[in-house]
Amino acid sequence: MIRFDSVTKRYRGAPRPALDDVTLEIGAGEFVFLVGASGSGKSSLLRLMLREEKPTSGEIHVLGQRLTSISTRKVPYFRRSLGVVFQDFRLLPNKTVYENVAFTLQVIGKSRGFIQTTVPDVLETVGLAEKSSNFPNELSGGEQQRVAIARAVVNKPSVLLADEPTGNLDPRTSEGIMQVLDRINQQGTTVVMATHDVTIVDRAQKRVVELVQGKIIRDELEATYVTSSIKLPKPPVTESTPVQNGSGGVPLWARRGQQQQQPATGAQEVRPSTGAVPVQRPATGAVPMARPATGAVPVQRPATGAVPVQSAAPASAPIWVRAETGPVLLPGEHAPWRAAPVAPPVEEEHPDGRSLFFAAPVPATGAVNAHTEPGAPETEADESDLRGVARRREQLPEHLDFITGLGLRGRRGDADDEVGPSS
Ligand SMILES: Nc1ncnc2c1ncn2[C@@H]1O[C@H](COP(=O)(O)OP(=O)(O)OP(=O)(O)O)[C@@H](O)[C@H]1O
Repeated sequence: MIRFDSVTKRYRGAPRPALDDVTLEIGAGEFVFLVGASGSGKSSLLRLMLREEKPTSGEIHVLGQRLTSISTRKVPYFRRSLGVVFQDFRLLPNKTVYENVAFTLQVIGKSRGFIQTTVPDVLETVGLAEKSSNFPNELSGGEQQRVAIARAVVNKPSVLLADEPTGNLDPRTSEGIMQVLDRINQQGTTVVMATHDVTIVDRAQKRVVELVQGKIIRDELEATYVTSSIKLPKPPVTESTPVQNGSGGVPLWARRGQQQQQPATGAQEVRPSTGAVPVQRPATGAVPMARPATGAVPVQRPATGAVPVQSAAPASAPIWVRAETGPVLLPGEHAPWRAAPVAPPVEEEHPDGRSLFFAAPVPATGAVNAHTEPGAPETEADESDLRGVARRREQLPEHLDFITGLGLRGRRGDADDEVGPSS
């Protein structure tokens, strides 16, 4: 659903890259925290996912779109499958809660009937049904953020990107926001959330991707803000390594979209008769995850229930297994690890099925439902309608680019135009 391949982002004039050779994959329906010190590159990562920025090198695929080659004209439609939430809410002060949320749908041309059905539903989801007639200044910070979340998800995006959504909120309110995001995630939306909020991350026990100076130094499932894994010696590759099996040296059980770890010393590979995936863990059950000293290495628990786990030898020299491309992580190798459990990789030419389900697919042509008059029929529009949308979007606040998916800052005409701030 989201894939970064060796992505480097270097801003003009910056002494070091904001992102440095980042390889990352996020599957459909995942909830991922991006953590790291200020300036470590979290927002840059989100901006690249939004195609607000282009990478200096590397490839980015989001929802089946190759973002390095998507034309500027298509960016707004691509963004319709994404929802974005910011730390500072960015509500329209002269519109009610209902109107703030409905506005997104009006701008992209949804019919009045559709809006009247959808907006109350989403306000219910975020627990604001009772406040639909209130203006933003009549709401608490947490309530305002929930309006912003409602606005971001009202178009049923496949992916919700949240940049420190609890940054301005007290711990209790933050917890409420987290519950809302969790609910949205459980409804199928992939959530990627940049945060400094240790409590939120520790409580949630979800996947954590940690950045340090633009590099991913940790990628763990069911993790905490600070890693709980013990640092282990670099994995040795020995002849007794029990993972070479079958064609290409990749064992069957290592190709199932899961990552497992196996102690090398004294460990025995266990293959249940059911054909289920064998996996072993260190004897210290309290420490489920660990990583070698180098590289961006997510160490993940096997999918619940799918894998028999066997206590084994001490965690002295584990073997690290990549699900997609090979069995053993060599010291210093920057491996394209795969998140588990995830859907099959998205092929560029086959848009992700989930996006089709949760949101309108990115149109292959310039067609767009551009009618914004209340009650107007939902029809495909032609290029002149598109120009109408372009005119209207120029009258909107800039940040609505990412809320409405209209690509406010996208210039028309040249397919190679940069979108967003120059880099
Ligand atoms: N438009 C820009 N031009 C130049 N440098 C930039 C730009 N945006 C970000 N940077 C630099 O890139 C690095 C990463 O910044 P980024 O905003 O991605 O970090 P962050 O982890 O989101 O930080 P924070 O937690 O403070 O929001 C920083 O050194 C920052 O100064």
